[in-house]
Amino acid sequence: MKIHHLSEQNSVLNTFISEIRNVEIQNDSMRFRRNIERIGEILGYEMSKHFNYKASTIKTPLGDCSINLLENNVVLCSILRAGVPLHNGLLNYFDTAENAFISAYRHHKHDPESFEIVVEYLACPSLENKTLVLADPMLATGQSMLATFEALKPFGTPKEVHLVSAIGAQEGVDFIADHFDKNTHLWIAAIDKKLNEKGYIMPGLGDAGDLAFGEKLQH
Ligand SMILES: O=P(O)(O)OC[C@H]1O[C@H](OP(=O)(O)OP(=O)(O)O)[C@H](O)[C@@H]1O
Ligand SMILES: O=c1cc[nH]c(=O)[nH]1
Ligand SMILES: [Mg+2]
Repeated sequence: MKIHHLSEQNSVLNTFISEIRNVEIQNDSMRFRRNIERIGEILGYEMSKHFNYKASTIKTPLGDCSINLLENNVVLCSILRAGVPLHNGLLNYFDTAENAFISAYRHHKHDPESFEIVVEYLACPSLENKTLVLADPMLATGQSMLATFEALKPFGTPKEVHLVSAIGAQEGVDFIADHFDKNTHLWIAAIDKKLNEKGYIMPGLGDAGDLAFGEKLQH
């Protein structure tokens, strides 16, 4: 796996990551969503540097201009529900991308410390020979990312796969590296050291889905 750990370099990305982690700023859910979206924009921009480009000519009012333009057929797939603002950020930059949505949630069957990943909803175009971008702001155990990737397999074989996340735990990053092809890219803003006993990233930020959209009742 090719890991692009973007906060290893100082940039304004750190501001947005610090705000989504900050317990006081988190009270503003609109700002939380917008910061996740901004992180998606930055990760998408960095990712775009690794895409393929072809020479084109554009007519300006004063003459012709040569420019290299993106030629990848991008499919953005995000994991509901926390993935929605990250998806919006990516879509802000990949104007012509096709889109897929998949649900994955942690189902606590017996006790709060053990869970299984349940995939229910899935809407996806053909992935055959396309650039699949799979986005979820939190990469904790890595199980949601793997379960959704497995569920996408009947839709075709992508030419390349890019995973996009805001914050991960080292354990989840290692898990993903073990289970995905070595040519897969991971674009991630920050990697934290560990998970707690409930599978939350430490220090992480808490529950991204709840912070973006409000608490949900367990069912
Ligand atoms: O790497 P994992 O251990 O699989 O955990 C990460 C998943 O957990 C969160 O979703 P959650 O189940 O909280 O659902 P939500 O988006 O509805 O809040 C997050 O958005 C990821 O999808
Ligand atoms: O720390 C975590 C782990 C999973 N999902 C979250 O929203 N946060
Ligand atoms: Mg989820």
